[in-house]
Amino acid sequence: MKTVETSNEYYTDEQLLSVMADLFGAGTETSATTIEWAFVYLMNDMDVQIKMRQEIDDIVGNGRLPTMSDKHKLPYCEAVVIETFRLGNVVPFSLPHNVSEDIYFKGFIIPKNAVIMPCLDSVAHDENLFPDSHSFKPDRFLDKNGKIYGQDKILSFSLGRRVCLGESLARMEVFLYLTALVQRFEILPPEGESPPPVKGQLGVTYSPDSFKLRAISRT
Ligand code: HEM
Repeated sequence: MKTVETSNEYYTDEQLLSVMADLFGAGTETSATTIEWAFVYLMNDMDVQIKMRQEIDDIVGNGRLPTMSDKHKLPYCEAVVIETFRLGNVVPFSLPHNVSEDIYFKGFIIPKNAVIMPCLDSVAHDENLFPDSHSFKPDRFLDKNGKIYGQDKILSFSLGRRVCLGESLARMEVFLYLTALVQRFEILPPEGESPPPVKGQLGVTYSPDSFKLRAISRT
């Protein structure tokens, strides 16, 4: 590995490998699981899936894939993605944080060196922010003119100095992946079966129970 001559600071090969492993680990399971949740929601609410596809057909057509420059013209699709981040909330306990000094908060002392695990689900399911919070409702992120609104209320990527480093990449990946699939395929449960339950389990991430789907090509 080449080091920067003018600085005493550099990564060893070992450090570089571990940073790459961190990025790979943090960046694959999270986005993939979010997309799995989107499939579960879209199979459970065909109206949402049809509305999304209609918007893509109207704006992008079927001659090319959606791109990031289409995003501002596809507010309903964007609202579906934001609502998936909120309700899927794949890292509900964020990451453990170490307290660097005693903190006094609402009558409690959180002592130096304590480990805290923020509960991001408490925001995702705050009924004041998101009424009927356990339902999948992309419209909650659209204002009366159909423009995106209120997406800063979701904390699925946490916040502050250690906010998810991959947030913008994840937003891009999930948007492009989902819009491309919905453009090209109808996402349905297996023939004669009901949609999978909107039920998950907490492991490395909060992920849906395993399920099958049919992707019917539209071309
Ligand atoms: C749906 C996708 C994703 C979600 C919901 C998500 C969520 C989170 C959350 C909640 C944290 C903890 C932040 C904290 O400690 O307060 C985090 C940290 C992190 N994420 Fe993501 N993430 C996603 C995708 C990605 C991607 C695509 C990458 C990189 C390619 C990535 C890289 C990281 C890294 C490096 C950290 C640690 C940041 C630090 O400690 O300074 N994440 N993520």
